[in-house]
Amino acid sequence: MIDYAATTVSPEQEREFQKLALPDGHPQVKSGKVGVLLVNLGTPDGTSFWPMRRYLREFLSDKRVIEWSRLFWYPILYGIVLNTRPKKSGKAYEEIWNKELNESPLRTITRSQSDKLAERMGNGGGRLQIDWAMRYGNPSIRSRLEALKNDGCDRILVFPLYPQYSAATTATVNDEICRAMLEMRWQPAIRTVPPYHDDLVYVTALAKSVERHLAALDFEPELVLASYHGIPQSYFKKGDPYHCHCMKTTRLMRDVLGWSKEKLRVTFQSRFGPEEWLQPYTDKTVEQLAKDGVKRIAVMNPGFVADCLETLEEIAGEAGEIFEENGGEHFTHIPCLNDSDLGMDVIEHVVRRELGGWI
Ligand SMILES: C=CC1=C(C)c2cc3[nH]c(cc4nc(cc5[nH]c(cc1n2)c(C)c5CCC(=O)O)C(CCC(=O)O)=C4C)c(C)c3C=C
Ligand SMILES: [Fe+2]
Ligand SMILES: [Fe+2]
Repeated sequence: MIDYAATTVSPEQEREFQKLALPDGHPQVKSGKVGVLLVNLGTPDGTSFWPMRRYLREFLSDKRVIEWSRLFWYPILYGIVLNTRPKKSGKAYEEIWNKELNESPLRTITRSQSDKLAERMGNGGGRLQIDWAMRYGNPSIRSRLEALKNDGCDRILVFPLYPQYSAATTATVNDEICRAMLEMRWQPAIRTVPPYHDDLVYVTALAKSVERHLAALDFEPELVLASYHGIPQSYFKKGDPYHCHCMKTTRLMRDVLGWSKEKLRVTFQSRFGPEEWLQPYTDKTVEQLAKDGVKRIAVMNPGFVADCLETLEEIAGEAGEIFEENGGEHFTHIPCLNDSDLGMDVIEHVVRRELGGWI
């Protein structure tokens, strides 16, 4: 019996009332479910010219990614970049493409993270649904948000899978959610996951992944680089907290590992265009270390939750070659957390925390 006159609500009363408040099955009113949408950056549908061009066009037209005035940028984008870059990037993607599933590793891993999270969380008695999307390319945020809503999710937790906040990544996911919501008559309630660059579970998972990888190879590097995707210096100067978040993640990792600043160093990779980006640059650092006589290094990518073009081709491939061409002897890339148990522990931990009160 529910005591409606009671001045405080006990958990038992709350549970009893929830039974009464179950969705009533009216065909127009599907509701009562909670959705979780994992979102990563994006991916082309194929490595040939047109899929690459479509992907790069969507990505590089985003004002959060390229902040130059459209009047200045569009002639360069349409006149030069979209004519040359699709071929160059397509070749790079070909080297890492998942041929079996005909998709990029980022898509394979993000889907697997979503599947494994669903397994770990269960379906909450039919009340919880886990899904995934890409900010650029497919499956789009818009399509998956709509699908969750149509399946009866009236509360949706959107998880931009970036540990460190940047306007070029986290904010652009949130922008896209807002744009999709603008077109909805009946909007679900939305929560977005904040950056988790200083989360204990995340930082210790990274540290353990380093220790396990090195132990498995029986390899002791002279130093390890924590290589983060860069952003233009100008974004940092305008107040983007990304650089500070990267520094904090690394400082905390050093603490967990008991390593010095010299043993775990920060670098920034993947610059694009003529501007100055955050420094020190990963490729230049790797080259200089080899020239200075360092023989053994490892590189990790703490800012990427899934291995992708930027980690597999640019670091495991290119950076390794640069190191060895300049006199280095042993180079190893430490894989991202991906869908490993450690990686899933982080995703599950953050999702459970942010769902607080919803399930
Ligand atoms: C000015 C351009 C770019 C900014 C700013 C930028 C920031 C940024 N990107 C990531 C994560 C990823 N980027 C990836 C690929 C990629 N990034 C850019 C440009 C900028 N990124 C380009 C042009 C590309 C495409 C590839 C290429 O043509 O070289 C990826 C990999 C996607 C994949 O499918 O593998 C990720 C992930 C972060 C975290 C970030 C800022 C913090
Ligand atoms: Fe990028
Ligand atoms: Fe790159």
